[in-house]
Amino acid sequence: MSDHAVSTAKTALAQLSSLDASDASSHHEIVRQCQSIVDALQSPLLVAGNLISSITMYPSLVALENLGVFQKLAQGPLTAAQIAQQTGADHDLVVRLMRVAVAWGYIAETGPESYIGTPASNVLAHPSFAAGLRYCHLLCTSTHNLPKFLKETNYANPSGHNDGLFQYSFQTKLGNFEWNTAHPEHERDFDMFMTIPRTSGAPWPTHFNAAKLIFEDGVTIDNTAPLYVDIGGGYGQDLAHVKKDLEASPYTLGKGQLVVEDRPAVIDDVPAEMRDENFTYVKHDFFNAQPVKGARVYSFKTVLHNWADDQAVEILKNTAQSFTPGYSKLWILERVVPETGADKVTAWQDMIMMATLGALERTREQWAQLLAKAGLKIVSLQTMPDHFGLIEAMLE
Ligand SMILES: C[S@@+](CC[C@H](N)C(=O)[O-])C[C@H]1O[C@@H](n2cnc3c(N)ncnc32)[C@H](O)[C@@H]1O
Repeated sequence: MSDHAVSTAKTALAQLSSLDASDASSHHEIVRQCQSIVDALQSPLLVAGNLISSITMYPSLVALENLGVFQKLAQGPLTAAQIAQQTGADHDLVVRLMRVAVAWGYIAETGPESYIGTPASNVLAHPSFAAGLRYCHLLCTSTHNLPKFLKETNYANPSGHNDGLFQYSFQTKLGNFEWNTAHPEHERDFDMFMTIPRTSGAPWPTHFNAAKLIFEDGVTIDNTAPLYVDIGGGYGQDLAHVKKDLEASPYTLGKGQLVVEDRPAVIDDVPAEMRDENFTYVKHDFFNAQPVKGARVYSFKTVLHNWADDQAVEILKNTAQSFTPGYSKLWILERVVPETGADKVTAWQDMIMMATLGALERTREQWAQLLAKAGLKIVSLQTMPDHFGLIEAMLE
């Protein structure tokens, strides 16, 4: 091991020992430092080699998901023979696929050809995550073509929804969302995938103290008027968190004050167990004027990162038209890309936005510039340790 590797690991260890492990907000940094110690101690050849061996990891896990292996392991330990017998897959094939899952730490071995689930495989077993695994595997068609597409387009930064890598890869003229609508099984997988909490730690309304932000400044709220509109809100997964937070506050929610808006294909498909009789479900295309006027909060969670600037500005302007000046707020719940040290999830999401939608994750400066183009200004910005942020904006 080189002197440089040892000194890098020692520096990271020293930084690690100065962090307070009992403080939840240090968690992210502790994991980051531990990872940098492992990286420093591994041979560069192994680090580089991991890149090549990773190409078989994802497809092998998808094949195991298709066989229902993670769900089966969530019920208890299994041998390769039992998996083969229960799934109809060839025994030796099962052993080879499981070897990959074990090597990457998704499944554990208790002995030769004997396996138990892990906390990570239990997550993979969850129907929403399994849907995400399948949907993202589909998107690999686009990411696979990335080098070829960038070369053919002279390394221009992809931007725009309708003539990009997704259309090139799937031989379609449809944008990704329209393509989903035309393929109901993928639409359902995508919408289910979105119901996974994609932030670490407490749900974001609790972390950002949503109720306090809504009622701050002693503002008077009419509980017969719309309070919170979640635009592109999917099945209402985030509105459910907001509702829980509001119910814990002294405020008494009026009927119809919580609104979830999305495309018809999504609203029509809201699963019965997620439907909330207190929510108002609105089929709305955000390229048209916002139909709900004068709400306190208009929220976009992981929506604007789906759109390049020109389209995002159009969406914002359509929304801001319905604001009551000095009262209505815009909430953007998205990653705020840091100037340095962006984590893997942020970098991954940015490239997926590029490959699927010709869109991007944005830095604080990029968010400020985007909002200014729509006549809005940032009034507060908080982030979680994983860079997930709440940007509050109001009319200039
Ligand atoms: C990345 S998902 C985010 C869903 C949800 N906000 C969340 O964070 O879980 C983007 C959402 O935008 C919706 N969407 C896309 N195009 C839309 C449009 N033109 N009008 C309204 N909603 C749209 C999608 O259907 C999808 O639910």
